[in-house]
Amino acid sequence: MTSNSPASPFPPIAEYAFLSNCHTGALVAADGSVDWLCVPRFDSPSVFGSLLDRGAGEFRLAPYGINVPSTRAYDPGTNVLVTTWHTPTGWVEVRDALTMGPRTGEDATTPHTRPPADDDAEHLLVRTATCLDGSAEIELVCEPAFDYGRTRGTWTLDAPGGSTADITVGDVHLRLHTDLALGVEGGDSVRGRHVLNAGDTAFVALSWSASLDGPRDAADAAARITATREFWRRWLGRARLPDHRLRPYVERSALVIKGLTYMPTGATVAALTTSLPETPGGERNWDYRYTWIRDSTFTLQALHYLLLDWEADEFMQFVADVEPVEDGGLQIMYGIDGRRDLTESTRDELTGYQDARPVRIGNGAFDQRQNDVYGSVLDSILLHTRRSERLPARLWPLVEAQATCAAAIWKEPDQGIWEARGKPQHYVSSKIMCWVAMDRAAQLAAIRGEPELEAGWSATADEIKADILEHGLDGRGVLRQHYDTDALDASTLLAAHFGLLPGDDPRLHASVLAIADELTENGFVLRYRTDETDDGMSGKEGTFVICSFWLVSALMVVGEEQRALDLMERLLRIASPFGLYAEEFEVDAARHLGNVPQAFSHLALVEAAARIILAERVREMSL
Ligand SMILES: OC[C@H]1O[C@H](O[C@H]2O[C@H](CO)[C@@H](O)[C@H](O)[C@H]2O)[C@H](O)[C@@H](O)[C@@H]1O
Repeated sequence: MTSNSPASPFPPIAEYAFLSNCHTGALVAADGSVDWLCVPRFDSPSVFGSLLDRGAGEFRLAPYGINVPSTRAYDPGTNVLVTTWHTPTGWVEVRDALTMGPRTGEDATTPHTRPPADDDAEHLLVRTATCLDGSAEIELVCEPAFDYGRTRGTWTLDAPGGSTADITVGDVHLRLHTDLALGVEGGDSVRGRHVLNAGDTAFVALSWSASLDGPRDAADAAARITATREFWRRWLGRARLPDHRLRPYVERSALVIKGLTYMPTGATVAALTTSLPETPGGERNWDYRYTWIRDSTFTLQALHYLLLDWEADEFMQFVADVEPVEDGGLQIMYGIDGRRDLTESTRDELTGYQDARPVRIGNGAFDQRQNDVYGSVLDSILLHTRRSERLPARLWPLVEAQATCAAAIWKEPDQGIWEARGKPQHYVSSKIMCWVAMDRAAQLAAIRGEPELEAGWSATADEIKADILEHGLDGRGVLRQHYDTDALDASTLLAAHFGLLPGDDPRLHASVLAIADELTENGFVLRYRTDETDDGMSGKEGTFVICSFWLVSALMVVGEEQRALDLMERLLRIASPFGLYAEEFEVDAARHLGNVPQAFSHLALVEAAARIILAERVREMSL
């Protein structure tokens, strides 16, 4: 699972630990280097970008001359990383956090009676190193490279051998606070070394807030990490987590989903990173630091399952507030601040992760036609309405606009949910989602007391379903990718997810088993076969984690419970050592591929777990 060529200077994707302050996130490699950090937001340019080019900035704190730690794990129930190092002379423990502070008047022991808020984030990356036994020399290297590695700045020290350093490039100002004596090398690199004896703690903190405040001393730094630990545990305490063997996986997924949420707007990024390749060394490299409306449906479902209604409401608010396109429909994706223009460009000066080029910033799919978007929005609104037991009046114009768009376009071809960059097609999953749009719109009309609309929308839903069953099945009665092919596509599993057909329908059963038997590599699911599909790209992909979790859920729906449990077990085993999932898993090399951590993968894990737990509970109750 962590294999990479030993000669590669890039760590395996599964080796990275994820930190978050719900404004931005960081990836920490095993050697103690922060290889990815964009400030102040998820979608800002990176200041540490070694993830995509070994020369694009790093921030390392570790025992001098040692690259392999003894243990690495999250402090349980948190996004705080704890790494222990066994050196020839002693043990060192390093703690890393993007700190979240209690508000004024609160301390770490205050019960979490309020939802988290924007000002919880301190805009600080705090790292402490404590010598547990013996002694050890630790080393700090902080070498930012601004604008995705394009620009280097010059550090200034408060005094020779001082412990505060500043660097400014454009409108990004970083300040390093530490109790180590610092030196500057080559202008752009701050370094420090120090011998710690048993019981000593040193700290280093990087700040980018307007005030540039940081910890006063090591005790303050440690206290901020402790407060962050309590923040996450109190936050998790608000979620409904099942007393079940799957709980640890659901818990980690909840922490990832929350960690990928931009707190000021409630929008969730699809993943922390850009351009981690889906094909090793290939061109399938995308920027995921944006919010897809489709992903929002799954996010809402997971959040409501976890009883995180506050977060779900925030997200619904974001969706309700984004600017529609000209026909009243929504773009398929937006910036985390709601911006519409996500024009794609490439950074050709970067090597890319393991030479996978180009590195893309922005996402050219933003103005694609993807006909599933209406169903995603309307399913979310129905879910939200059921949970909150009311249909807010301000959402009704959105319902009408989405239903009108879906009714007008469902017969048109589109790019499909995989955002193929080839010729538009009549994708079956897009038709399924148009059916979802009209079915959910009809249910919402019923709730609002609009019988005429209900009847009209319901009739369109029936028409779409009939069309799918007439044109979307192959000769065996199996759902196919689009109307002009017999190729399989895992997105048709959405027929089970959204209830197009009931679990005992032979066509659904055959479709789910066809994917399980014919669209898998060693049991893990491909979204489609790239040699059978014109997606406008070259190179073979790995198996898709979301599709494999969708298959678990679909197998549960069609009553193939043992197969579902076996696949779930295998999927849990391929998680990274931190319980994280990237977008894909390459079976032959047993490695993670694509952007990480990927919200889609974790959302689907929560759904699959929920279905398994529900089935067990129902069985227990009927005994
Ligand atoms: O494979 C082609 C497309 O891949 C990306 O899209 C994928 O990620 C999205 C975010 O999770 C998801 O909503 C979509 O269904 C996936 O196919 C990429 O962002 C696209 O630009 C690209 O065409």
